This record gives sequence, structure tokens and C-alpha cells, in this order.
Amino acid sequence: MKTAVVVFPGSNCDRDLAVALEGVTGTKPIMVWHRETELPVGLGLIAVPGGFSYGDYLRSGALAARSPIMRAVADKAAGGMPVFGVCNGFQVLTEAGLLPGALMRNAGLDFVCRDVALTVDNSQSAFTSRYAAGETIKVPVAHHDGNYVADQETLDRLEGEGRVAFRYGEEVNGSARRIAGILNDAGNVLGMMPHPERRIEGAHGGTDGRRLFEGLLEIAG
Ligand SMILES: NC(=O)CC[C@H](N)C(=O)O
Repeated sequence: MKTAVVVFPGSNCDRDLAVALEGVTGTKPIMVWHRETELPVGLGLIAVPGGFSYGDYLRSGALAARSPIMRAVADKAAGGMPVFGVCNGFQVLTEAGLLPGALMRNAGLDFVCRDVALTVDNSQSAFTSRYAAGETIKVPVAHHDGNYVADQETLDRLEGEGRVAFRYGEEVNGSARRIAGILNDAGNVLGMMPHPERRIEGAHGGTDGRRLFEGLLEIAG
């Protein structure tokens, strides 16, 4: 499967994502600089990595969301291509309007960097099909703006439509309803704060993140 990783000034998890994607797909991802206006053809996944794009100035992800490449990402997402945003990537996707809600400063005002328990709420999406519904997995978080907020109506809609992909099994950052990852209405865009790309091989202390990428591979055929 051909994949692309979008890179912004200040991205710092782009290489983690590239190594994970290459490990799972067997093909090196194409790294796409934010100033590009077009994405390579034939992609099975666009990945938006974690980091501190534009130094988190203004709001995390706000400036990156206005990069030239994000128009192409939005077009591909509208066409049904899987788009995965992790951590800062999740922040970028909410700021770009591809996902609802926003990521605010953690409730404790601290940078949280540790393993957390996540429950898989929806195991039917392209990203979560290799997990069992209700399964608990362990994946690391590393962020200061992971506190997911949205109005009650949006939260109810996300829950009602099965668009909460992952939920924290414990209090982590103050996120509404302990939401850790959400899907767009079509189910082809996932944003999540925890880092599955850092749980790919035994040396990482576990492989719980690997199945997310394997599920996508299965769909791409
Ligand atoms: N690891 C990351 O992507 C960090 C995301 C973001 N800059 C934050 O700290 O909230």
C-alpha cells in the first residue's frame, strides 16, 4: 500500500510514523512537504503526524491547517481516502474542519507523557477493524493540548453515530467523555491523541498500535 506522510515545520513524529508505515506495509511512505499543493496518486492512506507544527503558536495545529497541502488533503478526504491524524495531526484535522471539536490545553495544565489504557469503542471502521469492540489496548500519549472539547449536541452525535473510535480508560487530560479519538461522518478520517505508531514492535514495549495500520492494509487489498 502506497502511503504519504505530510510534514510541517515543527513536525517531530513524522519519522516514527514513516517507520511504522514502512514496517507494516513494506513500502516506504512518501514524505510530502506542507508547501506542496498536490498529493501523489494511488495512495491508500494520508497520515498527518504528531509534533509541534509552527511551534504550536496561535493554537496547536491552527497554522498547519492553513498550509497549501491541506486543500489537497481535504479533497482526498472528501473523495473517501483514509486520512489519519495523530496527536498534532489530530489538532491539524480539527483546525482544518475535517473533524469536529477542538483540542484544548490539558485540564491539569501539564504535558502528559506516559502509557495510557484506551478502549476501542468502534471496531467497525477502516482503522479499527482489527480490534474487538470494547477491547482495552495500551498506547503512549505525549501532549499538552489533548483535552477534547465539543458542544453537547456534537458529542451526542459522535456517540450516537459510533464515531468515538477510542476512549481513555482513565482520566488523562480532561477530554469530554474521555474521548481519545474520533471519526468523521463518512468514517474515512480518524484523529486521535495517543500514538499507535509508537507501539508497533516488541522493542516498543508492545504491539497494540500495529493493528490500526494492518486494518488499513487489509482494506487497500
Ligand atoms: N506529540 C505531539 O504531537 C504533541 C502535540 C501538541 N503539540 C501538544 O503538545 O499538544
